[in-house]
Amino acid sequence: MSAPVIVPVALGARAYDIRIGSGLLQQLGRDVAAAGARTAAVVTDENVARLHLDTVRASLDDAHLINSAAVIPSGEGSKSFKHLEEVCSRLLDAKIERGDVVIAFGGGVVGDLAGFAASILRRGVRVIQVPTSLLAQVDSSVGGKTGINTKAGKNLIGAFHQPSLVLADTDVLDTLPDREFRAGYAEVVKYGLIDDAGFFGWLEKHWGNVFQGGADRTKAIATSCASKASIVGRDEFETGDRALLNLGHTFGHALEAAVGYDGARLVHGEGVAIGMALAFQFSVRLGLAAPEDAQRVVDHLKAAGLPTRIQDIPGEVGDADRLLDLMAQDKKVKAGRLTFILARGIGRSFVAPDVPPQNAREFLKAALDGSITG
Ligand SMILES: O=C(O)C(=O)C[C@@H](O)[C@H](O)[C@H](O)COP(=O)(O)O
Ligand SMILES: [Zn+2]
Repeated sequence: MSAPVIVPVALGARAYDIRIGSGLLQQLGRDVAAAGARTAAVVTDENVARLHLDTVRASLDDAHLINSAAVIPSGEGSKSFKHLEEVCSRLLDAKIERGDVVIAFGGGVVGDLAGFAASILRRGVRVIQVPTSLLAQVDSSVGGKTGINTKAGKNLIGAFHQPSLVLADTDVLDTLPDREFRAGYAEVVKYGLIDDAGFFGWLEKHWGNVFQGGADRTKAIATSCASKASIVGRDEFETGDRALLNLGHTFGHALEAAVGYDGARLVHGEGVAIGMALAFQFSVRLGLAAPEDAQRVVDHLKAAGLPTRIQDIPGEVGDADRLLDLMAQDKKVKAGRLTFILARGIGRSFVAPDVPPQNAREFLKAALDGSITG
């Protein structure tokens, strides 16, 4: 077993490490004990529990930690008030004190829900993120965004609550269903599109190896985490640059809400893939980016088996006005005006707070009637 790659997140008093490598689940108990906790509560979902909970609890037992587990149903539907209440009750039953830790052991849904529960339990207890999906390893476990969804929109109730450690065990990715791995890959591509054209070019050549596993997969995860750590390190609370991490999400979140968070139709990473294709095509329409760049984005996402068009979502999602209504709840809205993340090219994304709503409506109409190709 080789030493893990360590990516620091430089946040002063809230600084922490992201450890990426093989065999980290087996060492979790040691890390929790080193953090000075006596008791640990694992929050996980049914799929992860079936495959890996025994390993994690054995590791906590070996380190003589009192431990318990709360298992929630898998899927975006668990990011709800109902499951938040349930998880908080379980943490209170387990008598988690302020010096103890919550272990968010799962994909993005578990990380966001357990992180949010930890942020409000006794006004804040530590959370260790142990992400088990590609999406969670490269994105949602890092940076402290936690929360739940409501009918009005995605992640509208939540808090910033940084983890005290992130342990990304790359072994667990081998048990991920293909569709989930692909969805996580959309967030990997995002980092190239934001500000690293070299990384995007590397992904175009090596994405097959990233899917297969091994050194290129670890490199892609570490590069993604380093990119996220750098952005979060300079704008923890999203007052500026951090909004870049929302590339593809203005459209993507509206689409997820439009299908009622039905993971059978659309999972988060797929929404982000369609959203990034739309963000580039919108940038072309606004005269900001070259059509060849938008085409490269679409081609790469398609090659990796990701959807790139609203029409790729099974069933109805509604018209342009419905999607714009959903976008009006986006957290980037300022004084009622939508903010988009647009691009001047691959690796040249920027925050655009001043896009006229009429342009967005016309673009969405064109996207929905199929007159945007690629
Ligand atoms: O960490 C961030 O900042 C992100 O925007 C990362 C996103 O990929 C992630 O989906 C995040 O949860 C979206 O945040 P939101 O504030 O737009 O709900
Ligand atoms: Zn995302």
